[in-house]
Amino acid sequence: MSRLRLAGADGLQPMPGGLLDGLELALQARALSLHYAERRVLDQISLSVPRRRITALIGPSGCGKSSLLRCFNRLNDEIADCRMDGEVQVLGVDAYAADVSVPDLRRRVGMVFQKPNPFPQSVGENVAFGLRLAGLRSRLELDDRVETALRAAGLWDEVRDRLDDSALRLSAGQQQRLVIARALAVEPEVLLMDEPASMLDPISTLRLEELMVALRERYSVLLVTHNMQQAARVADYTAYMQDGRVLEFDTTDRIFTNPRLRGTEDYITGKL
Ligand SMILES: Nc1ncnc2c1ncn2[C@@H]1O[C@H](COP(=O)(O)OP(=O)(O)OP(=O)(O)O)[C@@H](O)[C@H]1O
Repeated sequence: MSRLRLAGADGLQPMPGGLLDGLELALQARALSLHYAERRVLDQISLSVPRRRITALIGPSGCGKSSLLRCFNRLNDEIADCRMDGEVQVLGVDAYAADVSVPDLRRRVGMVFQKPNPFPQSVGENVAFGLRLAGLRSRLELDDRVETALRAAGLWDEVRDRLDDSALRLSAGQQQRLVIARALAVEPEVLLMDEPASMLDPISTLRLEELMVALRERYSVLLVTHNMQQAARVADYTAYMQDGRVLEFDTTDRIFTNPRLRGTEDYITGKL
């Protein structure tokens, strides 16, 4: 097959047949298109994200990665003039069905953004926030859940004596792990991560990558990253997007050693 051909032009599917056979799926998009007012930014996307794996979403700036991520926890609902067509499933359920509770969906599908966004509260209160919102009142249980989440985020040892300090006094890397602890505290099943390490120094980035790999045992992660080394280091699968379409999806190893499409190769080698 010619490497110069683009998916769609010759009926080439983004995903090789059988690639995810036998794996449960965390997220699925089918014929997903998204418009901001009249402008189409996602075009008939098909994507399957397996459970308990890390899937990286890569592609040139503006190709629609964040917009796609936001379809999975309905964050695009908050944007005026944003229209979605097609189907989105989260853990096998239509995320846009009339009877879906959006707050519950967002609890199950946690999100971590590029810029660490702790609340201007104490470290402990940041992690307890979602639990309080869910109605948990017992001090003992709250403390226990806060500690569990901070341990899972690899932050407990650094903040166990600073739980009452302002979260804003933590370093950027610590703040990002705190935000992850806040997401983990409400026991999500999926984590959407939108360039979570792009504002961190190399050591904090490494720690965050180690954390992602550790989280993979329990959570399904969809990670947007511009850092090709990061995708290669942590992701099991990688999807390449361009111009609002997923052009190629494969194991990360295959994408980085022998991509099927010229566009993918040009992007990962920095030619695009
Ligand atoms: N709220 C919005 N209203 C209108 N247009 C938007 C909005 N958010 C994103 N866009 C546009 O949609 C397109 C896709 O943006 P998106 O942020 O999803 O891309 P991206 O691949 O995540 O980009 P980057 O890698 O630079 O973060 C861009 O042209 C962007 O300008």
